[in-house]
Amino acid sequence: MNTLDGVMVIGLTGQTGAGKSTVSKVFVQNGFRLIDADAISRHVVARGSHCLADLQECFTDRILTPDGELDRQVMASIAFSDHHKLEMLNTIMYPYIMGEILRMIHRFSQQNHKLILLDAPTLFESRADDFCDLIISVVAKPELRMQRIMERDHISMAAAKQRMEMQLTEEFFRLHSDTVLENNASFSELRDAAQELSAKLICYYETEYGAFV
Ligand SMILES: CC(C)(COP(=O)(O)OP(=O)(O)OC[C@H]1O[C@@H](n2cnc3c(N)ncnc32)[C@H](O)[C@@H]1O)[C@@H](O)C(=O)NCCC(=O)NCCS
Ligand SMILES: Nc1ncnc2c1ncn2[C@@H]1O[C@H](COP(=O)(O)OP(=O)(O)OP(=O)(O)O)[C@@H](O)[C@H]1O
Repeated sequence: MNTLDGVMVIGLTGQTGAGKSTVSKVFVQNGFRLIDADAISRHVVARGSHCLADLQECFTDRILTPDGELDRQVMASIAFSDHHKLEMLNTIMYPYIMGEILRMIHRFSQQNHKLILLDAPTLFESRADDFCDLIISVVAKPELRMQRIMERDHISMAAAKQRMEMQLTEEFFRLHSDTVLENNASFSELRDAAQELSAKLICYYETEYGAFV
């Protein structure tokens, strides 16, 4: 159990395009509070932020749009084409992202919300797994994930491949997770599996610790 009184943090992770968002929606419908690391990673680089200034210092003005926003396409093309550059990006951003995740866990805890889902594609790289009581990975075949992210993000096959190659392997996710959800078939199968898992976790929580808000 998390060191915060009675709070259970469930980590949700997996490679790009695996289907974490679908799973997180089901958990939220069932009463979990959501911490979305992708959303936080957008928030911490808002125009004028310290994090964006740090990125600018490291990667120069080419990562900024004329309006002073982070040019995500340029940043992606730099970071996902070179392991060293990605490492630099992560080193700059993770402390900001982790700070916000911890703040949200505390805030939810103070509001008496006991069940928290932390959706973070880079859960292990950022060491956010340290905050988790249990880790769920969503996995799917690479060809399906590639197709899905090309359609979702309107990116080329080359860009999709590049991003996929920069991530931990499926085997790593399987080895380091408590539970794995497979997403090689329909949405409804994934939703059913997520529904069953979230019900089990709620049941476990209520048996061990009483009602959650
Ligand atoms: C490089 C950036 C600007 C590209 O932005 P873009 O809008 O194209 O992608 P978006 O942020 O929506 O991410 C889409 C997916 O890419 C993958 N991804 C993103 N960052 C990383 C990373 N550092 N390492 C591996 N995969 C990553 C994830 O699967 C993520 O869900 C952005 O991803 C970023 O700031 N990444 C660093 C922060 C990070 O690690 N975020 C993940 C949550 S902690
Ligand atoms: N079983 C499925 N059948 C068809 N499309 C799917 C299925 N599961 C997910 N998708 C679609 O694939 C895309 C990727 O799914 P999702 O956004 O949930 O992935 P993710 O794990 O959150 O990835 P990322 O780490 O890149 O954010 C989405 O557009 C989603 O609607």
